[in-house]
Parts: sequence; structure tokens; C-alpha cells
Amino acid sequence: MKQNLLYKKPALKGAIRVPGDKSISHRSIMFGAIAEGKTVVKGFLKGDDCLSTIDCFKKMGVRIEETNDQIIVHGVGFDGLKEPVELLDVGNSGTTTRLLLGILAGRPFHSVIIGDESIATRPMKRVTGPLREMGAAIDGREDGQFTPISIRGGNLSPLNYELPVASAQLKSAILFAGLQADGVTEITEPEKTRDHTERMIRQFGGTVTRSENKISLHGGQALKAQHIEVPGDISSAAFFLVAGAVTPGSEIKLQHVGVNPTRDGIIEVLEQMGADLHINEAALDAEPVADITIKNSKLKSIEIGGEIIPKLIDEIPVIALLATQAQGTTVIRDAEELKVKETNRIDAVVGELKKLGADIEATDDGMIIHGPVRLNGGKVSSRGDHRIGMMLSVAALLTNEEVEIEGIEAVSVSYPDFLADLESLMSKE
Ligand SMILES: O=C(O)C1=C[C@@H](OP(=O)(O)O)[C@@H](O)[C@H](O)C1
Ligand SMILES: C=C(OP(=O)(O)O)C(=O)O
Repeated sequence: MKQNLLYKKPALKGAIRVPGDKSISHRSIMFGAIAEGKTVVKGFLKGDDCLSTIDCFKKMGVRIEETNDQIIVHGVGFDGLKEPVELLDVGNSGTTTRLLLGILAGRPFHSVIIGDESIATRPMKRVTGPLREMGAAIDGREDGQFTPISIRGGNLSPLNYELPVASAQLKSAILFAGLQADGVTEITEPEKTRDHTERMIRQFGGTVTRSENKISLHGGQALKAQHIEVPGDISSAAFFLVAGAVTPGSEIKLQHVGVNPTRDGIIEVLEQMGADLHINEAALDAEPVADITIKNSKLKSIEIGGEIIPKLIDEIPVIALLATQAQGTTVIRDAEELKVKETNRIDAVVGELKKLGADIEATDDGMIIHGPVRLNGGKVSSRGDHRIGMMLSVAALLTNEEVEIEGIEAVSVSYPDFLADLESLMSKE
């Protein structure tokens, strides 16, 4: 589906509450299912990826009620999950695939995970390898590297594992398997990655400890149903933060955004670039939440690399756009993981932004962007990747010419109402 965007007077004003956090929404269903009792989830993200997670658990016999403002998961415990008769279709969702594998690794039944064309290209050996070591029988294309993947869980042994990549999905898969293993599982991560799984284990009454970069947990813990309030997704808010920072005359307030310190790299980047940003005191629930106000301002280039990368990995497409408007040369490095997301996001960002006149080049592990540059209109494509589609919609604010985006429907993966929300901030005069 094509979308033509022509924004002549794009100053953005007003307040917006972005939809629920995708990572936390997935986990709320998973923990709800493996806990005993009724978990109520408010603020759940009804994007395609999280709906795929719901669908997979329904196919394993979990009763999940969806109303307008909440989801109720009738937990069955690990042992109550049933062998699915149908294929478990994860759609476009890497998080569903990898975390589900961790849960299935300890279940004594057979299941098959399939997904879309993009999922079929994403590396799964990083997860299937350690899960096999723990005792799960797994097969899949190229020896368990790609979907379709079939799995028959087993009696798991605990694992002491050093993650070869800084991936919260890999860490979480091993934690889910570790919860079903007989003994203590220990994971060391090269850099700190998002810790929603650890927080949720504690919220559900379990124990997981962390010392430096080592995370440990005991198998066999009983988890209890909870009430979960999902905060707004900072990865979705990032598009508005950048839109507000780069569009003349803008001032936007983003309400109730999750500001977990393992996810807030975008805020650090905006501050370092000189953005006019104000964050109110974060309220602490299971996850910290804050309102963030951003105004248009002059921006300067920075270098982004090292341990901040996992804290902003999904925001890099829109950070690249931000850098096109900053004075100087912005360098993004240590971000090879971008190559194995929904698309190769280094190629997609560089290729599509070049069509709009950006001065940007790809490197082996990131990109180099020279700014500021006045963008032009043109025909671009999301390449089927939600974050590329949303980034290009924000780019359309920076030109008086028309931007035609092919494949805009991809935004429904994480933010179905994205364009309507963006347009709601535009002056109606
Ligand atoms: O754990 C999660 O919810 C996620 C972890 C990240 O992936 P990796 O673990 O592959 O880095 C991120 O890119 C993805 O959007 C969501
Ligand atoms: C990489 C992403 O998600 P996933 O890995 O769950 O497909 C994303 O949302 O940017």
C-alpha cells in the first residue's frame, strides 16, 4: 500500500500518549500464561507482533480475553501449556520467535514455529544452540538457524552461558528455559540489554539476581498472576521526539513513556545533540515512566557507539534521520545487529534516505551522516519494515515536496495509528 505525504506547514503542537511498549506487552502475555491465576494487562499494544504472541498462546490452550482496554490471561503454569495442533505463526515478530523458543524448550511436546518472509531470514541459531545444550530437541532450516523451526522440549539442565551478542531476546529465551531447568542458570551479557524479563520475573514473585553483567536464576520457581500497566513505548515515542526536535516551531509532550534505563539511549543522544528536552520525575512502578516534552532547536553531530547501542538499537533508523539535521558529521558504530532486524536496517536507512537527498553512507557496523541537509521529496519504501516506514513519514516533515512511501502498512507491526497520531499534532488552521 502506498501513502503520499505532503506536509506544507508541519509545526507539531500538543500532547500524545503513544501505545504500549512492545517488549513489555509480549512479556505480559508470556508471563501471564506461565503463571498461576488471572493476569490483567492494561495498556497492551494491539500491534500485529503482540497479537501474534496472543495467537500462539491461544493455540497452546491458554484462555486470553481481549476487551477494549484490557487483556486478561488465564494462566495455566508451564505444565498447563498444551501441545498445539496448529502451527505457531509468529508473523513478523523476532521477539515472539525467540522468547517462545525458550518457553517451548522445557515443554514435553512437539510444536512448529513459522513466520513471514522476513522472520525466515533472521538468525535463530543464537537461541536454538544454547537451548539444545540445555536439552531441547530442535530442528529447522539450516540446522535450526531459520524458521520453520520444530521443537520438542525436554528435561532441561541449567546452563552457564556467555552471550555472543548483546541480545535481550537471546537472554530472555535462556531465562525462560532456565525457569524450567533443574538448577541455577547463569548468563553473562557483553553489554547490558533491556531488562524487562528480569523485572517481570520479580513482579510475578520470582527471584533473579544480577551482579555486574551476570544474571542468575533458579529453575522451578512458581510465578503468580499480576496486574500489569504497560507504559508507552519509548521506541514509538522516539519518532515524535525526533519530529519535535527537527521541525521548526514544534513543541510536543509525550505522556506516560517508559524510561527504563536500559532503553533510554534516545534521550541521551538527543541531550548530547543539544535538543530542548524536558523529562518530568519518573514515577516508579515495575517500570519507570515519565512525561517528556521536546521543542525544536539547533542540533549538533555526535558519535554513537559501544555500550549505548543496545539501549537505542531500534531507534537508530530515526536517529539517522535526526543526524541529517545536525551540524557536522554523526558516526554510528558497533551496530552490526541492525543487519539482522526486520530488514538490513543499515542498507534500508542509507538507501531510502539517500533518495530524499540525505548525505549518508553505510559502514560495516553502522553509518556516517553529514548535516544539516534540506531533504527533498521522492518515492521511497518501508521495505516491509515498520520502523523504516515511520522514519520515512517523519522525514516527510522536512520537505515541501511530496514523499510517496510504498509499504506503509508495515507500521501496524508496532504502531497501527502512527500516521493519525502524527497528523493529530499538526496545526488545523
Ligand atoms: O527483547 C526484546 O523485546 C527486544 C530486543 C531487541 O532485539 P535483540 O534482542 O535481537 O537485540 C529489540 O531490537 C527488539 O525490538 C525487542
Ligand atoms: C527488531 C524489532 O522487533 P523484533 O525483533 O521483535 O521483530 C523492532 O521492533 O524493531
